[in-house]
Amino acid sequence: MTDYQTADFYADVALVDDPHAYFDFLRGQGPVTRLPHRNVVAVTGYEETVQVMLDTEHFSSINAVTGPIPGVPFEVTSDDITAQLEAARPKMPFADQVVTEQGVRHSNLRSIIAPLFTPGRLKAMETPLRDTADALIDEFIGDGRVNLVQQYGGPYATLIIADLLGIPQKGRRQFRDLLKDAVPAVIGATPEDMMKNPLVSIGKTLFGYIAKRRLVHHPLLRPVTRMFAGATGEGDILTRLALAKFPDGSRPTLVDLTALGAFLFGAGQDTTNRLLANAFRVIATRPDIQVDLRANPKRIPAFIEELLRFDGSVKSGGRLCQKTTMLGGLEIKAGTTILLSHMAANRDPRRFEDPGVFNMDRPRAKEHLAFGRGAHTCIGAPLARREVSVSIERLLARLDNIRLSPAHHGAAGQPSFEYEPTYILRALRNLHLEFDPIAE
Ligand code: HEM
Repeated sequence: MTDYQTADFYADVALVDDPHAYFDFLRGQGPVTRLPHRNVVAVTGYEETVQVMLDTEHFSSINAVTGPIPGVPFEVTSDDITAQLEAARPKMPFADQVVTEQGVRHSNLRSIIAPLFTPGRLKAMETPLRDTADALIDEFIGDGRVNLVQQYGGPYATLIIADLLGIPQKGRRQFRDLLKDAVPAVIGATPEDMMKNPLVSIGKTLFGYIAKRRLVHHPLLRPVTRMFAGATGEGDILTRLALAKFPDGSRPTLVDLTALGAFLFGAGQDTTNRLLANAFRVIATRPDIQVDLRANPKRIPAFIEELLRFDGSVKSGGRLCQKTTMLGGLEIKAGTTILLSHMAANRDPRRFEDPGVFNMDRPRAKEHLAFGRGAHTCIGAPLARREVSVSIERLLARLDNIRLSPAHHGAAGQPSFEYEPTYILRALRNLHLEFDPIAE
């Protein structure tokens, strides 16, 4: 039995399988609790979590991905380290991403990817969302079983982001292979581990696509490239990305664009895949819900909102206190890492009655924090909702009597599940299902 009092959230794999119990324990100490390691304060209360997310003056998202690893690269000697932190940004891993940037730089980066998520663009995604689902189901339906994480959710999320960005068909297989076994923010990770990342390879390929499009649209080359119109992806999504400008008319660098494209794979891949796995963990173990959703597909969106609240795929994120302040009655000194837990906030009984109960008819379930809040709210949330919704719809329409594989998850009364050892995600390692194919 893990001693929650002394456990290290960032190193203790024993906390992985049931983070809810650990967060409930922390919340029992108060909505804001100092942890025994790494100068971290955990926030498990709903209101306090919202407060941190909205307060960009005192809390920086510079460590949103890395949390306290490797920590602030200078000695903290004052109650306001805002300027020092900004100066240290180039030395901090992952501090140059849209989710970790702040102020004008953040809104500039966000403005470049915003056109990918307009209602019109999402509408155009409906056909690929459905066709990709059906094509992947075709690959395993004849077997009567599937490992949903590896054979469906993983490739589905990759292929949809590839579609979103307009990646040429021939590049998609490579992306699918690269992301196959990637797990972000592994527990016990060293700073060096943080730098090894499949997104680097994805970035290199994206760099090539975007650089080529910038080049062929360069004013000096236009007369030549016009002769080859069509061969250069005229008007495609990558071209629009390559030529996009910041709101003030200046142009992002190629590195900015590449990092943004690669980040979409990082942010939208495992989050979506593992949410879908959490969804089917519920569907496979609650026949009443399975029957209800199959008969009433219109209830799938309500199911998804309650799932996001009850067992979303993001477990935690980081913030760094850059100006000493008060939070939940505790003084938080500049330099302190905040363990921000979307998952814990979503089970705060002060906000959600009987939070450990899955209730599709819960009023205001949509107020969960699974997609964050404030400046860094998930820009991909509408797409993620559609990905999961279309997937559930198609899987239920084509697979009957979906159940856990006893060979992998044990007896139905007491199933067991393994989770990836990451501190960021609630990530089922595998979800082995059996089913009866429905003849169409
Ligand atoms: C179920 C799926 C998803 C979940 C649970 C999720 C969750 C989140 C959360 C909690 C944040 C805020 C992080 C913070 O404040 O530190 C975030 C940000 C972000 N997400 Fe998602 N996400 C999902 C899917 C996606 C998808 C499909 C995409 C794009 C293809 C995406 C792109 C982003 C981006 C770009 C940001 C950074 C926004 C910013 O900093 O302005 N996400 N996501």
